[in-house]
Amino acid sequence: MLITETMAGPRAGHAHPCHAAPSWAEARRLAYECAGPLPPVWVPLADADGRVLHRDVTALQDLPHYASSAMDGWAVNGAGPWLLPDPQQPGAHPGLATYGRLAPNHARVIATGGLVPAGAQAILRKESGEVVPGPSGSLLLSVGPGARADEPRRGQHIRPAGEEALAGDVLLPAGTVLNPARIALAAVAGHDEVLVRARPSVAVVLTGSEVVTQGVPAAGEVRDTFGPQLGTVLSQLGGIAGGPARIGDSFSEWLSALDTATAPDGGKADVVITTGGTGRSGTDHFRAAIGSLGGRILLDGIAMRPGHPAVLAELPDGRFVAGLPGNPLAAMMALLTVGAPLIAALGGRPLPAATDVLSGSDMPPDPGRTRLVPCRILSGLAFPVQHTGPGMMRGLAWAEGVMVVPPDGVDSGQPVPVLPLPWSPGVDMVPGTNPQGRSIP
Ligand SMILES: Nc1nc2c(c(=O)[nH]1)N[C@H]1C(S)=C(S)[C@@H](COP(=O)(O)OP(=O)(O)OC[C@H]3O[C@@H](n4cnc5c(N)ncnc54)[C@H](O)[C@@H]3O)O[C@H]1N2
Ligand code: MOO
Repeated sequence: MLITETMAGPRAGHAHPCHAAPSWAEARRLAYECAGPLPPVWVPLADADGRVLHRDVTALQDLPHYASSAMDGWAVNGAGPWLLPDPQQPGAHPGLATYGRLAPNHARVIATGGLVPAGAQAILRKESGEVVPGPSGSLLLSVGPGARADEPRRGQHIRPAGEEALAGDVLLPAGTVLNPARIALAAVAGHDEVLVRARPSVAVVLTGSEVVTQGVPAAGEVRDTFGPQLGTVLSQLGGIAGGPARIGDSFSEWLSALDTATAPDGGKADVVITTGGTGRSGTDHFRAAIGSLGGRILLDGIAMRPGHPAVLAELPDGRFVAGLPGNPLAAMMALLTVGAPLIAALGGRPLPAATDVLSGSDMPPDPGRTRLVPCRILSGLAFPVQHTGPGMMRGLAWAEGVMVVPPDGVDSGQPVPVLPLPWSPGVDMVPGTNPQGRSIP
């Protein structure tokens, strides 16, 4: 922000905390452990994609729940030829379940998916049967010249009840991430709704009177980098975010925005994410506003770069507030460090894991600080990308992950933890699974 004397407001503290900032790993763990899972919620199947099951989905009855035909044709009892009932008689519709037992040496028309009558031993396909007039005006079915030699075998083209699952079988265990096929399976199993882990609701407050939302910014202005994408990232992290509130740099705006920040549905937000104002100048109001609202600072700075001024607080009404620095890359790295674990904890999910990948470059030491460096994975090695200054987005735009470089640095060829990016979880960083050896075998 551009600082003027008149913009200065109340300050929570003038000095830096006297204790050393927690390490990157400690900060991540704290952000994960400060919150417990929100109560699970029931959602209709149509809204369940991507949700995580809180409770097993079991088969409410056998699947399939009745023996059915896999072909259009006739259900037959005995070796044939078979007597067919008059198709005009009531109950002769092939799909209806109103049949009685099929008598020996009788056949009955059946459609794919139709209920196989008791007594039927096989289904003779339509193209394999021949119907001719029988005695006394009846119809007679026999195996036709086009049939295969073994038709109809016992049990042929009958899908037995319980073939796919028995009632009570666990089809989708708790913890499963739902996808379209799994939702379809829950429907097949008789469910209308599923009990899933809650997605925390996130309110976003973007600060800075120099921030403009359209077009090419003039000198002294910056184009907003958060509004167009932060909501998407929060959703990729497992939250539900609404459109951002935007405020300038005055203390009263901060106070009011934090006080009134609500969930996208207007209810109480579980998390408030702010950008900017985490520094210690007279225009940086995060800590002072939290203090005025009676909140508690849980984490005040992290021994990491970029993103070291990140703050995490809790308000008296239970809302967590994550203060991301204003510098765009610093904010995204702070979001991965503090926001991602917090949202995971509230959503009842594990702490997002980093995977060890061999470093393709010497990464020099930076005593006392972990560096988060956007990287690409080439031939199984992690290489830092260029353009990763705290205010830059160019490097992150082409990155596949983020190297977590410890304070002692990493030599080329040594393992370094790499965090996946929320928008590229498909990048294969699982050891041993990539034929090109992208990660450590
Ligand atoms: N004396 C010191 N100054 C600074 C320090 C320090 O330790 N001592 N740390 C620097 C670091 S590192 C960071 S990170 C920033 C933290 O700044 P704030 O969180 O207070 O953020 P602002 O001052 O409001 O803004 C910083 C920077 O980010 C730009 N910004 C803000 N919002 C947006 C947005 N929506 N889109 C794009 N860019 C945005 C803003 O214009 C500033 O350029 O403090 C350093 N200073
Ligand atoms: O840490 Mo600042 O977070 O380097 O931009």
